[in-house]
Amino acid sequence: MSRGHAFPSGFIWGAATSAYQVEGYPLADGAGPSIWHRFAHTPGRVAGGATGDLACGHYHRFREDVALMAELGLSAYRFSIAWGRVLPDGRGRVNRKGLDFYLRLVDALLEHDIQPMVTLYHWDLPAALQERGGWLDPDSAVWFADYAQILFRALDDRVQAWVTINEPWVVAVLGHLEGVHAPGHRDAREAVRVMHHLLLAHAEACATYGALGRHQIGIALNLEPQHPASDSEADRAAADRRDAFINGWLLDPLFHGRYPEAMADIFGSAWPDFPSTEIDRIRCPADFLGVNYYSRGWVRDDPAVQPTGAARIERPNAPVTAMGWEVYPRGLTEILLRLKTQYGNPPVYITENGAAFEDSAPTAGRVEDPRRVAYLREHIGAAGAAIQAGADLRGYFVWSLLDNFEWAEGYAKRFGLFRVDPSDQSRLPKASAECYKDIIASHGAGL
Ligand SMILES: N=[N+]=NCCCCNC(=O)[C@@H]1[C@H]2[C@H](O)[C@@H](O)[C@H](O)[C@@H](CO)[C@@H]12
Repeated sequence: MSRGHAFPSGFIWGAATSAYQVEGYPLADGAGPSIWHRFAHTPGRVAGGATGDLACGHYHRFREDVALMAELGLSAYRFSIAWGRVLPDGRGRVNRKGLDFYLRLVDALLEHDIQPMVTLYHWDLPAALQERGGWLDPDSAVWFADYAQILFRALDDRVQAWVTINEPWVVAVLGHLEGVHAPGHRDAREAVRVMHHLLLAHAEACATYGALGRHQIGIALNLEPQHPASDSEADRAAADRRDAFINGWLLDPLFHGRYPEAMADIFGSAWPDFPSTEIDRIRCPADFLGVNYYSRGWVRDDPAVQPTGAARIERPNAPVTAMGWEVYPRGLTEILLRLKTQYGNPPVYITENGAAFEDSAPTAGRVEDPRRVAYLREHIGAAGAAIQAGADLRGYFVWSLLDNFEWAEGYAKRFGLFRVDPSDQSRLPKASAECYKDIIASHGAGL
């Protein structure tokens, strides 16, 4: 654990959300439907039949939420733009009312001295583009770069940091291999090509930004150390395969201009011989890396688990969150120092870190959430330890500001610093909000 003031002056303290998870009213003011609107409205896809139709009502309550952020003392707020609000058909005609919502949100943030960090894509592809093949279509990189350019031109005078794509791994694997996220496909050949096209889309957006942008651009990856459940050669090899599958599949093309050799072993005939010119393009000069950290993998060899032959299992007696993910703060330090030693110590923001727990019912206008308080303190301390060991960490964003739509889990899993009452979308601070406010005020001293 770090001690004292590990956090440099200028360190960014933020919180994060995404459009489909918090905004609600996904079709308001001329917006076009996304694949998540379609997926959530497909019976059986989301727990309890939940949808993002209301979510947290942030689309109408954003000024109230910006005031909550200012009360916490946030220096930044990470949010995503719903592509379909700006381009209802995904391409072509701009929906001015959709764009205006984000202009108003950014201006409200700046009025409170809160820096916007804007994610261009957080999983809600316009349904019209899915009908053209979605991320499987090689033109998807161009669709994305054209969309990004519209936002760069409209907002780059006020937005200091852009994230191109949030967690390409989840889009490719949960959306196209395991089928538990939109668009619900289960095809290894698709998944590997979707990942490649997402990385090409990131590169095209970075190239577009390089020609006209004045600030920073990066990508946000879910990174997770993989540890063998025993010291057997089989479990060690399984952890290595899962490490390539979760971490190397992204980090190696982005920073080393090559895919891990293990990918061809993992995917076999589904893995194509990607053109080297395209992989060279993926190794683009982004300004920072966003790291979404939640847990580590505890891995056992298991040939029945496709495609890696590696099972992520629960470690006996380990503390876990409501998502079943092990609470393992040291994994954050490990990931940050691995980026230092193996990937050139790039500027890093922790673009997401947080936990869902079964919060107690509100009492006297507040929710007591001691486990989330402990989780945040331990993980911010782990981030401080990485800084003291030389990691170039620039900021930390809690996932999430608000309890929100947790994808296929619906609203049952609550990650917020503020509880959102499902009956009226009212916000209520949790003890973790007060804790984070104190951490920000003391600049992380003592963690
Ligand atoms: N095998 N395996 N590993 C699981 C890897 C999936 C990790 N999930 C995430 O990182 C998502 C990220 C997302 O940005 C946000 O929109 C989600 O609300 C949070 C909470 O779920 C996290």
